[in-house]
Amino acid sequence: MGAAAPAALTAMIALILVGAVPPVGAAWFTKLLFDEISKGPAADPRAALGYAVAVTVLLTLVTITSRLAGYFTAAVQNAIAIAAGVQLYHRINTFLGLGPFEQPAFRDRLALAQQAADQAPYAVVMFAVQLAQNIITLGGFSWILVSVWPPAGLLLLAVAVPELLLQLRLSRRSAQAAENSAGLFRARFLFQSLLTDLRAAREVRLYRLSTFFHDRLTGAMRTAGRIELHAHRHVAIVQAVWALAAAVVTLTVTAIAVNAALHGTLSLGDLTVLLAALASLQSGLSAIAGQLGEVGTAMRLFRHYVAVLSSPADLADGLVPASPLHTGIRFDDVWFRYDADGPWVLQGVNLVIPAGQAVGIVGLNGAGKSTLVKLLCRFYDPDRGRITWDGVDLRELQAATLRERMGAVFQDFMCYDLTAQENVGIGRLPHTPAQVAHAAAQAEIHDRLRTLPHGYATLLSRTFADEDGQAGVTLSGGQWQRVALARSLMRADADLLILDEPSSGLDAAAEARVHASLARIRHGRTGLLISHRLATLRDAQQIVVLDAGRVTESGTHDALMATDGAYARLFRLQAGGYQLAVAP
Ligand SMILES: Nc1ncnc2c1ncn2[C@@H]1O[C@H](COP(=O)(O)OP(=O)(O)OP(=O)(O)O)[C@@H](O)[C@H]1O
Repeated sequence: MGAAAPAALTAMIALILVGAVPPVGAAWFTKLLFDEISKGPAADPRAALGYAVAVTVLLTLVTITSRLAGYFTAAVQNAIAIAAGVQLYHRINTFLGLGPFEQPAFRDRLALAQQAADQAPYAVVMFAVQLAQNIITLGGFSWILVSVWPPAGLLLLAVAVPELLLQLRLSRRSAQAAENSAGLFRARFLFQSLLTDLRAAREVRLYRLSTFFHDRLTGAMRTAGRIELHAHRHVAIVQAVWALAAAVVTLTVTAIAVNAALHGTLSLGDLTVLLAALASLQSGLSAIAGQLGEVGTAMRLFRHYVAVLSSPADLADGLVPASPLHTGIRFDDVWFRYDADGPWVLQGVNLVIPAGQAVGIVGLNGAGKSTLVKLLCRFYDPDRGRITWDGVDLRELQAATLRERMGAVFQDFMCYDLTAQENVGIGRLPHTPAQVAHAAAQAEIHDRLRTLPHGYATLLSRTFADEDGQAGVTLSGGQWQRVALARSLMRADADLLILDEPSSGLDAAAEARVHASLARIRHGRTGLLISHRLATLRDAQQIVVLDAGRVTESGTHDALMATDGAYARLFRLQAGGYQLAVAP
């Protein structure tokens, strides 16, 4: 909670407590007013006027305090919701690896936790407000009611207690409905984003997918709606039946009170205050019961929030800070699969990446190249075997310090809806404009970014507006790739540079220049390069061929060509293709 939250909480409580007294006072002065008026000609006009003024002042006070309390209640809810969100996203950020993000059950739980973080603070605060306010008001009215006709209190309790218990039961149903439709809600957001996302818009239009996705969207919404409505219907029916029971109590008390007034046992004022007390008690109790139902649902969903916050670490962080790479990285008989019952993606990989050398990885689609990189970044741990950094198992190293020593361009790199400066600069925070310009120049994108409408301050987005209200600019695929490369080069002092298909989108001339530049940058640094364009790996000190998760060949380009294995065949195929392409 922010610094202002305790003050808002104090103001809220004070206003609620202060605001709870006037309704009882107003009812009491109304009784006095009616009693005075019913005296007929003997009535004291000054006293009657005084009572009327008191009623008006007290009711005005109720309005003013409730408006101010409304503001402070919103401030408190806001502060709690932000604090809950901060905790949740902090926990999400502390997952070291990618595993939790790939588990549908966890994603459902996360969606429910997000929902709870938004709703629970509201429900809990409102419940506390209702309870605090009504305890005073209802206490006052109960006292009036019981003092006028004691059995009324017992009758009210007979209705109120089961109603509260019932609401708690119903809240379980509502929470279950939310849990059952969590996956559908996520599907709904998926299809909503597919129908509105700029990147998806091309295929959606070309393949005329709008109806297809629209049907999926409405299908998910209808099914989720049915589940929720079913729970609501149940709640509504039970509540309606209960309202009937409450009405019987009200009618009984009213009839008895009216009868007593007709026989002169109750004054007109007594009757007025009794009816007002009855109405207030009923609406107050029903409000508390309603809020109890909501708070019950919210608290049940809040279990998911607590579960996310207290969920065990996906990967245990190591204690040893990663030191600069001196000898190299080793994969020792590394076995890995994404799911316990899934196929092995890496099957006994042995690999050495000596410090200061460049190792190229080659292999067909799905051979496991990117998986190898993800394990090296410690996004997952091997199921068997180990990966070492200067002889120390990655699991023993502090993941943050290990990752600080790496710069990487992933195959599916990110295009952030941020400025050009930020898109490059977030590779190292904080940074100076000069560092950004230098990295961009190395990735051959400086001139393009410099000459954008607002230079490096230009927003690289077509879906958000910049400070002038103008839509930003977007780059071509190859230019984005260079931005991602520049981002990785922000870590100029990184020990290890991982480049997973860094130039697949570049034109031939740019690719040659970027690789020459990369060779310069890499000079003396350790590099892991993955590319389907074998010519770009030619200068690597070692090239490793991966086939279905196994290293099948390794050596220099020349050695592999001499062996005349899979690499040589693939290389000749590609070289032949280029020769054909350039043949007159
Ligand atoms: N997050 C994941 N969850 C489950 N399976 C995955 C995941 N990522 C990759 N795989 C599977 O692991 C295998 C290897 O994928 P990987 O991305 O490592 O291949 P690759 O050699 O980089 O391929 P490409 O040349 O197409 O980029 C594939 O069969 C793929 O389906």
